[in-house]
Amino acid sequence: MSKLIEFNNLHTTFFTDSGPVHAVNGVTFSIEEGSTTAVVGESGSGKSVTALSLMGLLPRPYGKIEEGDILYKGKSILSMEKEERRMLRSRDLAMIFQEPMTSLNPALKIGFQIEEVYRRIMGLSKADAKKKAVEMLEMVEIKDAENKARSYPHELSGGQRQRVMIAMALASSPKLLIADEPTTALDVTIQKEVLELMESLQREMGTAIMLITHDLGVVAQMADHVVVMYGGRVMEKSDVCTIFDRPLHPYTIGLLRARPTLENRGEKLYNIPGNVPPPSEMEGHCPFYSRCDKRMDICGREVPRLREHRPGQCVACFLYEGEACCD
Ligand SMILES: Nc1ncnc2c1ncn2[C@@H]1O[C@H](COP(=O)(O)OP(=O)(O)OP(=O)(O)O)[C@@H](O)[C@H]1O
Repeated sequence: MSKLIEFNNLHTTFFTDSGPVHAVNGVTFSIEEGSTTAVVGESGSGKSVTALSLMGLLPRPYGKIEEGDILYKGKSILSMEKEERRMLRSRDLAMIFQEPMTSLNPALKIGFQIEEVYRRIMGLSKADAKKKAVEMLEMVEIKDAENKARSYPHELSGGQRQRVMIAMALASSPKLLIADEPTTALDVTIQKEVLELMESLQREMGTAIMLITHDLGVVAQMADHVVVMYGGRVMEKSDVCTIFDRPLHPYTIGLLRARPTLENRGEKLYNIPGNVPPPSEMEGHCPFYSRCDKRMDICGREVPRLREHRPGQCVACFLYEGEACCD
């Protein structure tokens, strides 16, 4: 399969009043066409900032890509002409969020909002756009789509709003859908329905998905590849089976131990000790140093590089030094 998106040594910084916040520190991974890559890690790992860097949605002027590159089908997005980049981001890349109202305009009927994508981005006439919008609502399994198209977002349930947001995101037939915690706010049954819907649309349309989540159950259900992030760095990456069967990084192992499973049902869940420190306290050494149960002296002095331990499985940890570099 060919690479759709490549993050190459991406560094993204926020220049705040209290100093620079290095949110993403040299992230390298790729997303293959038509596949699902899950990006996992606790809050503050840099998952969303990586996605916002790709989408050009960093807060201006203080959020900046300082180093590295992001490629789309082998071409540098950051070196594209402004108009080409704008078109790429509005037509070929789409993003959905935990809160659908981030994408939906509360003052406009949902049918009209989807029509706008067909008119503005796809260049369809008003009549065709209207027809397509209803078809898209049917595709995301909104019942009585023609009537529902005339509803305002607040007239829909949370699950329906999520479906409308997905409809709007997929209206331009993007090559990549970034889903940032898309189902976290939904109850379990609706969450399952929305994930299944995303999977079936992916199969139909061949869209790649970058799935940002901290829910390893969702990862097991959806992902082909997994990128584990912590402190703005990639700690481990591989295909999904390997992450669950043979995790290497103490952080990945901790995340897996902390998840509810059939085996540990009824037991007190494991917690990775401590909390995620602020980015300023994770510089100059392994970001996981302060919480790691396998830490060695070197981990507090140097930053480990991402190395290929087994074919396709890379890990940034001094326990596995001596392998070839992945980045
Ligand atoms: N607008 C901002 N200004 C300053 N710092 C920011 C901003 N947005 C994010 N950060 C910082 O960047 C780091 C990475 O944040 P990011 O939102 O990418 O984490 P995340 O892994 O997506 O977490 P979550 O699951 O909570 O969304 C955090 O330390 C965060 O405080």
